[in-house]
Amino acid sequence: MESKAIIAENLTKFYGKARGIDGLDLEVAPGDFFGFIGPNGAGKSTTIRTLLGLISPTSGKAQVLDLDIEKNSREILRRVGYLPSGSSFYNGMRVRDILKLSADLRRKNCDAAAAELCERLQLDRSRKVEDLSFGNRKKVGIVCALQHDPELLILDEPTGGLDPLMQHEFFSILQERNQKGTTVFLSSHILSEIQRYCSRAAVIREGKIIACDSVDRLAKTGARRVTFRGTLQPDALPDVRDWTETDGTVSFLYNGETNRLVRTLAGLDVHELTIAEPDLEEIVIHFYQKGGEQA
Ligand SMILES: Nc1ncnc2c1ncn2[C@@H]1O[C@H](COP(=O)(O)OP(=O)(O)OP(=O)(O)O)[C@@H](O)[C@H]1O
Repeated sequence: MESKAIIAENLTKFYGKARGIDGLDLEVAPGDFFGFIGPNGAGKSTTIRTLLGLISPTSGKAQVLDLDIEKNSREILRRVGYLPSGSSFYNGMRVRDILKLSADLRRKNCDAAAAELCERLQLDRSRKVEDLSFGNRKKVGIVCALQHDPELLILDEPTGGLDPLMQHEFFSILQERNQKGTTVFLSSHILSEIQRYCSRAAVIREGKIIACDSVDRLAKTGARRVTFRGTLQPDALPDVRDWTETDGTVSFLYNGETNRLVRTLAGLDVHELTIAEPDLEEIVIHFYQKGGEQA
């Protein structure tokens, strides 16, 4: 069987009666820069924690780096770089001690990589962790995940708390790693960053994967965002979503026949017309989140 960085089949985790994930199928190939998109509570962290063996699945199976998640959790954790969505560290420790502890757990000397990452992310290693801001604590987690140069990075909402400059530097580091062969799997609800950096993505909703494809194909839909100055009744056209009308500007997502749109607009007094491809954010919100069907 072809090797996969991550493969999950019918993976299910219930917390008592509460759904975490429910029958989740997922495949991530080695070398992918993979985005995992979903709204709050969709099951992103549950998926990640189950894949790493930190919590046990209720049913289903999965392998990470060809290792069984239930039998080989320790080996998986040793080989993966994991950034949890919220990190907590022992108070009283300085950043350099935390980084050293994390490296020692993997029996690796990561001093040079840690120094370079801290320099690029502007993280002062002499500071005590409890004195750091939320964003700087996030950077400590990032360096812990990256310093041992793992073959697979699993990053749970990595950019929360980072300012735009730091986000840019962080993604530059990930891109460099990915070009050298590291597989990157990152969860996010910020669609623009997934669209910008990831080559493939899966959309999770209510514990299930509802779409998984290349980002280009996910973002392709027949729908167009139509915007113009003028007036139009919302029911004048079929297949219209996300209708807004403010200050004489009408805007909607149209997924119907082009001829019908043109004929309808031709009968109106229309100014400043634009017909554009919606971005991934609009597509996920309007075509995946509601019914789960793609346009
Ligand atoms: N320890 C727990 N006990 C009970 N229910 C839980 C527990 N952890 C998560 N859940 C539930 O499982 C579902 C999925 O949560 P999860 O944290 O995996 O979502 P998420 O996609 O990571 O969300 P977010 O973007 O808000 O972090 C939610 O309904 C959540 O309430």
